[in-house]
Amino acid sequence: MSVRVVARIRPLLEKELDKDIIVHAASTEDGKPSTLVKIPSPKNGAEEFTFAFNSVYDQQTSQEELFTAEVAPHLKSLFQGLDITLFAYGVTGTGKTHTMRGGMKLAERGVIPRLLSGVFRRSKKITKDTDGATSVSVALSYYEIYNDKVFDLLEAPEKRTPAGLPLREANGKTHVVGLSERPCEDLKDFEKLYIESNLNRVTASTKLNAHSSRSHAILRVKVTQVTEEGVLESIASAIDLAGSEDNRRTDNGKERLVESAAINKSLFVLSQCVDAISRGDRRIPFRESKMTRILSLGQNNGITVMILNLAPLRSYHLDTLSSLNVSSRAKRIEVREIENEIVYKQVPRTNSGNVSGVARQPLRPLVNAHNIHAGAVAAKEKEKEKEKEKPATDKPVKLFNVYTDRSKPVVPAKPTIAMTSPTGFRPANTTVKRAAVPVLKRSETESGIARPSKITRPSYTSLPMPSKPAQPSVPAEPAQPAISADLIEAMVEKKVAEILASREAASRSQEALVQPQPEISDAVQKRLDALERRIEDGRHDDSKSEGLRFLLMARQHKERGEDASALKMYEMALPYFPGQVKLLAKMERLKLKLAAKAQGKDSGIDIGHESGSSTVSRKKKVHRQTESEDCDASEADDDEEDYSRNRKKTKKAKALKLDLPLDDTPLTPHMQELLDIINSKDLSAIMGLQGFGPKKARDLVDYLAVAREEEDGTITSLAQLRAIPGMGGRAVERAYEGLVADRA
Ligand SMILES: Nc1ncnc2c1ncn2[C@@H]1O[C@H](COP(=O)(O)OP(=O)(O)OP(=O)(O)O)[C@@H](O)[C@H]1O
Repeated sequence: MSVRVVARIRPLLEKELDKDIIVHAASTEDGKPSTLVKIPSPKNGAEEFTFAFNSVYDQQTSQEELFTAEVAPHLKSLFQGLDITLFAYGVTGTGKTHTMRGGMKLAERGVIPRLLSGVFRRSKKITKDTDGATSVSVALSYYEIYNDKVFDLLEAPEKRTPAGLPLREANGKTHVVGLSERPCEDLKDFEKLYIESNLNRVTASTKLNAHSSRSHAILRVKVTQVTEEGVLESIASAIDLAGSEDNRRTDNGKERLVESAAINKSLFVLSQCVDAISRGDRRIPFRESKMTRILSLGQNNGITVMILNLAPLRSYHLDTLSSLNVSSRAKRIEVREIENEIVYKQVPRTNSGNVSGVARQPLRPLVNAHNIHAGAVAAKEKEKEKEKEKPATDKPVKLFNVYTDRSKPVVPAKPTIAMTSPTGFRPANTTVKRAAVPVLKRSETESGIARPSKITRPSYTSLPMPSKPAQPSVPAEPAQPAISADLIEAMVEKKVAEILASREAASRSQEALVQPQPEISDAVQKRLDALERRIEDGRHDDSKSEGLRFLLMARQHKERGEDASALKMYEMALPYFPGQVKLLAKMERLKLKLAAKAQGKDSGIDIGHESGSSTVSRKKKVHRQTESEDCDASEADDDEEDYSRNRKKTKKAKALKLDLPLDDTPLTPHMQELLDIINSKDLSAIMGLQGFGPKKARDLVDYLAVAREEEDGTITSLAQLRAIPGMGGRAVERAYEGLVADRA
């Protein structure tokens, strides 16, 4: 199914009543609903352009009419397991926020509050219709992309780190690492949360809109349905994009101009993505902005509705034409209508029954348990506590989080048991393509061999809790599905205390800090980056990846400045990497930092590797150290795919090991090819070179554009290439070796 694109023309605002209207809704035939937008040519007023959409809503269209026609029909699909993406697109001041959020009065409520109202109403109905056999829970995440950085809107702005939250690709989706998620019991709960978090969003007054959104805001509504048989999760995303603006018309000051440049750039990338997809290009520039990476138009599954907001005024003429052009091409984008899979609950499994010997991981509580409103979930917790007291045989112990909506080869469709079950989620629907091979998946899972990592993959929302952190090789015991936030805290405290006690001697030992153990240390950071992908591929060693999860969590906490929790996570990772020097050093630094904090000092502490150095030099040293750590953390944002690809090439090239002559004239065909790739300034091509990650590639392209502007950014020899900052050392040789190895 293609992206559904509808246009909405806003009415004139009070101050615009005397202005000229040039945008009109029209229909193909009298009496039929409008599907056309008509606008005069800017060059010749007598000539008219017509753009066709799935629907067009004129100035009189109410909020309710729009919701009823465009969003309400998809609620059913959401509960059938399809993800839904709704986004408002248009020039600044055309009514995107009005459409998505709307006003406070009931009639003025926009798509988002109505969507939530519909979700809660449907949840209640399902629970009622199934006599409580199906329970539905709703959880929200809300974040903004401001100046191409991602910030959690559910967290107070003071908690923001300047770099924002990193993104990571896993399972064909882009995830925001460290994003919080809050359970939402009812509409009141939602409204409170939504109103509060909208105050965290960056808006400002511009000449074109008194309350202009300076960021793209993304609300993610996760609907989880639980029955006796399994769990079905689906997500509705509602996106209020910031509006493009012509800065010749805005009189924006410096700060607004910077924002505007970021907004316009991301929207420009979006339009390039739309163009590339509609042209059928192989390379879609999704990765050139965070917004397009997250939106992943045409790569996402489910249902996508794009609402094009238009102002009818002549003053918006060129901007309106440009957004009409982009949107009408977006209609051609195909979205795979694939349901998320049901996550089956399993029959309780004993260790002896686990023939494959693969250690199952326990169900984990939410990572953001600290974010959960105690009041809102107290009742639920009580209920869960009661359930825990039931005999183990009453309830399957584990849920297998194996849902995926990745496109897969569709085998001759055979509905799964649960899909046709009376308490199940959805009868077979012939119009919807099934996610592939559910039957096979089930049998794989039952064999205990298939992709165990997916079961408890953190998805950035789950707190890893090893049942036996001190003995990582022992298969984890089945976890109880309900653990209260207090209980988690208590367990964490207990385990940390245990681990701290057992590790005290080692962590204090300076010897341990200086004795190199290279076989693990350098791999940890990169493995951390690669973890998500490898978990999906099922290539990891269970106990190690468990430890890596803790490291990942630790780093997320550390990035947020939550040193105490970061230390806890490192402590929990330690049993998986016994004696790991780098890890021990990190823990030691954190401990010292925390101790200094507790004594009211600042964080300028030496970790004490070297004795006898002056305080000043020690502080400098620590500063450098912190910088290098920050650098590590920022690299987490790099695409793991690039990493693994480069790593593969490194292996290949190592075997090859070529001596690239310093004097590179005349150029060999391979040398020329290398320069051609560099000179193409095509990020994806450059990233294909060995040793070139996204950052390095981008830096190179930027350098060529600026520093070698006069030569048209062209490099003609390897010597010139070597002279570019960042290309020294072995960089050029490695790229060359990789290229030769590839062509060999
Ligand atoms: N359908 C509508 N009915 C009544 N008023 C509307 C409608 N659409 C927009 N408005 C009004 O137009 C003004 C601009 O709308 P809004 O702030 O939603 O624009 P926007 O596209 O989100 O702008 P920006 O991109 O700058 O955030 C607001 O005062 C809003 O109330």
